[in-house]
Amino acid sequence: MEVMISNAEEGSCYDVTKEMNAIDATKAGVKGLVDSGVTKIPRCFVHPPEDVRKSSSMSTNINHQIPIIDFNGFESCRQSEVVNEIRKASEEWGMIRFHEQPQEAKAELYSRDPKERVKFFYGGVLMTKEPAIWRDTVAINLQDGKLGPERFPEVFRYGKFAIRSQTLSQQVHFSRSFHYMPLNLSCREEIIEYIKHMIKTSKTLSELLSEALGLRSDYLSSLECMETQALTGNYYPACPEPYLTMGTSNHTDPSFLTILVQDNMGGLQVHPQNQWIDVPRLQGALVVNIGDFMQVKNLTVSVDYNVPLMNKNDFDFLQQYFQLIINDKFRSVEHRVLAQEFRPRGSVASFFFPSTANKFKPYGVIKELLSDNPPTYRETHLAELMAHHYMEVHSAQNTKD
Ligand SMILES: O=C(O)CCC(=O)C(=O)O
Ligand SMILES: [Fe+2]
Repeated sequence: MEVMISNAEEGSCYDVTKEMNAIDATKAGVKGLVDSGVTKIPRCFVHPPEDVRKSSSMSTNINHQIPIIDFNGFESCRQSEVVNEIRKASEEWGMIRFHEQPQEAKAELYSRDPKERVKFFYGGVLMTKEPAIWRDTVAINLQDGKLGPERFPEVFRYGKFAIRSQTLSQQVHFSRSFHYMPLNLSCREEIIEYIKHMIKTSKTLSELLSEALGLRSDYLSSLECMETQALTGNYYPACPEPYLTMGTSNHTDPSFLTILVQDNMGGLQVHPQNQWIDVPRLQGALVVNIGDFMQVKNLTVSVDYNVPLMNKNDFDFLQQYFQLIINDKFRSVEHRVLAQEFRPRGSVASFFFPSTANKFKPYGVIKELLSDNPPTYRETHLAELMAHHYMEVHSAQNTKD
């Protein structure tokens, strides 16, 4: 790969944008860097030491235990099988394999365009004031209507390709363009299956959450909080200097709910009470994150690495929308992923969002929740929130300029 990358020790004329763009231009992501044999990570990936510090705990303190819900027996004894199917599908059908196929196959999807509904990119959202993360992502946005199966990424695998009857020049052409063979195109159907499973699981969770809020079990689903979905397949290549960077920086999810399937590498940590603790790797388990529907964030710092899935305005707007509904009742947990030295790690995250179709539907705080907390928000509709938000973003930008 033809990228001149500086490393952390290099001198003062360092240009982070140039370096980030150079890696972007390879369309090969972090995995491309690793495959090219880097032994030092480029400087744009270097995070402040206080952010990287690997504090982890297997604390037995009850306050630090991560709740594990056993779905066995809930609804039907099929639940645990379903979870295993989901897990298997995410490993086998290709969100993770996508990243392990030849670079040429991935490069076609390489993009940072917010309008692109299926795309592959490295490092999270690249912002020069924040370091890149040691991660490649393939993202599928299902928010703006259905995507035909042809839009889903194909996953190719290497296959020996014997070319017999071509001339030499044709052979050269073939070996350049098709040195891998599509052996597994069925993954598109499997993605659709996977999404169906996720929707079903999200419905079950929505019922449980409604009940946890003391509401009827169909309450949240009646608000259409989880109508649409975005999927990301994350790939964390083994990192030569894991103590300098992060797989995923500290964040809360900009969703209503996130369902995560992780492989058995570990590295996911949560920060419930002043301490980072490891999320245990449990066979057949899904990790469920409550999204940002309760934290008031400063507009200028609320940009998350998931933003390529939507533009910043929509993202901020959705955050306000969530707060509106739940009236600051639940806490979304901060989490992060540590970079790993020896083996790559894979995860698939499904983010659930409300439908943006109901732009003028009036929304307010759920009345049943008002007894505990006074209302923090008056009733409004999505279009109004959006307009308000645009004004705030623009004034924030003007102040910066
Ligand atoms: O890869 C993981 O385990 C977590 C990823 C994550 O937090 C996210 O995509 O929001
Ligand atoms: Fe997350």
